This record gives sequence, structure tokens and C-alpha cells, in this order.
Amino acid sequence: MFETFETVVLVINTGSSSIKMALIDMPSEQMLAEGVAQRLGEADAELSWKIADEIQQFDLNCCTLEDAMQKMLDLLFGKVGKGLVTAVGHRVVHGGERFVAPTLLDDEVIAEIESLSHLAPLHNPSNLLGVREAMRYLPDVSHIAVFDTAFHYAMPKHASLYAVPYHWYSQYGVRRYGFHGTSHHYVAEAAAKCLGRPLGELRLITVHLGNGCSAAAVANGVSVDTTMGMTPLEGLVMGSRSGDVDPGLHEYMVRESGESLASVTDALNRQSGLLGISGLSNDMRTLLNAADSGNERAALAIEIFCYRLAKSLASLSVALGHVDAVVFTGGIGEHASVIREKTTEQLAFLSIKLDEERNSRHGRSSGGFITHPESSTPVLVVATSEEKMIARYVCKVVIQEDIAT
Ligand SMILES: Nc1ncnc2c1ncn2[C@@H]1O[C@H](COP(=O)(O)OP(=O)(O)O)[C@@H](O)[C@H]1O
Ligand SMILES: CC(=O)OP(=O)(O)O
Ligand SMILES: [Mg+2]
Repeated sequence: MFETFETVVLVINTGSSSIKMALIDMPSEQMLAEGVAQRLGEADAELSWKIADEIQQFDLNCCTLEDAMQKMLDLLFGKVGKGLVTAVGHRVVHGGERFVAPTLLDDEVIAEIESLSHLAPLHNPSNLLGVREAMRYLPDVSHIAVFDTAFHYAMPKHASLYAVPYHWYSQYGVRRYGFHGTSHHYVAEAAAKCLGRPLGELRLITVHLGNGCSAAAVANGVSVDTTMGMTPLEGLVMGSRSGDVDPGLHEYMVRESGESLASVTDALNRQSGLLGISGLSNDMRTLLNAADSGNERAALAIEIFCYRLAKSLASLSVALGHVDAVVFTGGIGEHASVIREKTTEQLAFLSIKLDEERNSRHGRSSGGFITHPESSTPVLVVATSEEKMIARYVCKVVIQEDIAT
């Protein structure tokens, strides 16, 4: 199978609740295989792999990330020869100050990524688990890390620094990094195509709403501000993360509840957000269904999610001065028309006029646009592909290596 393809990149994207894998022919970007394991750790966890045109689906039943990773790689290499893979691209969420470009993984780089784990506890450890598993299956090819933080690296200091003692930055590296960079970059490029204008001339707000959620202000192809900060906990309300809270909350909760600081931080990461407010689920599909059936806490979680999102989009418009378009993406951004509607109706000052029909079809039959043609600010839905973006970066590294040797 696939014998005629020359440069094939396997991409592994481990998120906070899912593993996505793709086998991509480059530079054509043809998807040879695409798989996802989602709702990991929960009773309704499931896996699906589309290899060539054959789809396989399994219930994972509370299976761990490690088991899901092995199962996905076993299924893939049960069908596809390992010799087909030219290089592996790994999504790594936190690259810290050092990793601002795609980087060839070796023991030293892995150790450095591991040392950043406390800044992305839901992600870097899982990302490295994927790296180690894939290296075990494919020891003889290049493994390249592509960092979520890299796209935001050039944010101006007025956006990347907190108003805390300056030596916290110079001595301890306390600063804002931003995440979901490959997704913000990918959808900004795709939106420019939809708008028929060069990305270098556009001022966009890109809104990635998955299990983790962040929005970015992208001016002339560069991220100039974003909602996530030093860790992927800052900013918007997310599946199980609180987003912004009062910095005094930690001390208060430690004193009042008698819990440790680590357990309060863990609750902000894993027991908060949509899950925390609703007491039901971190999954937007579940909450939308529950709210429809009259569940008030699910409805409240959705209301807070949309209000906080609208407030953040308004504040990002300050970074741009003028907004050429707002671009929704990620599982929620691409599929939940109600969330887009409830959010944009609170952005009256941008004079956004959604088109009900276009929005209900997620922009599919209107070139991505979900606004009325007369809307002052166009709003688009663009399907992200962190996997394709990672494969593009991997190709650049692999080609440079070929030149160097
Ligand atoms: N049809 C849909 N309607 C509403 N929400 C959806 C739909 N499909 C997916 N989602 C939501 O998207 C989120 C997962 O997004 P995704 O980008 O796949 O997450 P991850 O961050 O794990 O990559 C979940 O909250 C899920 O409920
Ligand atoms: C950085 C982040 O939050 O990623 P994900 O949405 O995949 O959890
Ligand atoms: Mg994701």
C-alpha cells in the first residue's frame, strides 16, 4: 500500500483529551491515513482510523493515553509498512524560551522538553510519551518537534510580559508564551485564501476552540497577542481549565479549604472550566444536549464560556486596531453554530451580522463565510489541520538536513 509515495510524514498530535495522528504525503498534503482517539480516560473513549479508504472504529473504554497510543501505532503499522515513513513530526506544546523553531529530537532536547513539563502539565508529558513510543516503532527516522509556542515567539514585549517585578522575567523566565500556534498559523493562512488577500496585509483574530481554547491577534502573518500565557491555563474558559482567575484565588483557596497549592492548581487545570461549572462534562456536545433538555448548570457553563470569549475577542481587537476578519476553528469553533452565534451577538461594536443559514452550515457552502455579505467584519469557519502544518515544518527541516549532509 502507498508504495509510490516518496516523502511521507507521520504526525502525532497529543492534545489534553485526544491523540490525533496523520500520515501525510508531502508536498501534496494528501492524507494517506488519519486517526483520532478521543475522550481518553473516560467511559466513552473511542478510536477511529481511516487508512486508505478503510475506516476502523473501536471503543476504548477508559483506556490510558499510553494504551491508546500503542493501539493506534499497532493498527497503522499492521496495514502500512514502516519503511514508508520518511520522518515523524511531533506536536510539543511548550517550547519555553529555547525552542522557537522545529527541532530535531535527541536525548538532550527531550530532557529539556521534560524540564518544561511543569509549565504544561496536561501536555508536555503526553507529548513526550508519543515521542518515546514513536521512536520505539521507528528508531531509524528523524523525529522532529514542532512547538505550539513558536508562532507566538515574536509577540511584542507589551503583550508578552506580565506587570510583575521585572527580574521575575529576567531571572525566572516569567512571561507569556501563547499556545496552539500551529493551528492559529494554519487557519490564518487558510482564511487569507478565503478572503482573497495576502496574509501579510491582514489583521485577523483567530479563535481555536477545542478542549483547550485560545484566541490570537494575527497582524500581517505574525501573532501579536494571544489569550494563553506562561501556561495553557490562562485566558478563555476551556473544557476542564478555568482560564483567567484572580491571582489571589490560590492563596485564598489554600487557606479556606486546607488543600495544598498543587491540588488547587490541579483543580484549575482538570476540574474547572465547562466541567467545573456544569458538574457534568468537559465536552461541549454533551453540554449543548443537556442544556437543550433543561439542565441549568450546562446552560450556565455555555453562557459563561461565550461571554468570556466575546470579552477576550474585544480585547484582542485592541492589539490590531482594525479587524479584517474573525476566524473560528477547533472542534467547537468548527461545529458548534450556537456557540459562534452566542459569542458574536455580544460583539455589537464590530458590527458583525451572522447569516443564520451560512452559520448553520458552518460556512461549508459559502467559502467559509458565516456572515451576511453586508457584515462590516466578516466571520469565517476554517477547519484547522495542526497535522498538515506540522508536516510542512517537518519537510523544511528534513530538506535542510539533506542539504547539510
Ligand atoms: N458537532 C459538535 N458540536 C459541538 N461541539 C463539538 C462538536 N464536535 C466536537 N465538538 C467539541 O469540540 C471539543 C473537542 O475539540 P478538539 O479540537 O477535537 O479537541 P482537542 O483539543 O482534544 O484537539 C469538545 O468540546 C467537543 O464536544
Ligand atoms: C495547548 C492546548 O490547550 O492544547 P489542547 O487544546 O490540544 O489541549
Ligand atoms: Mg487540540
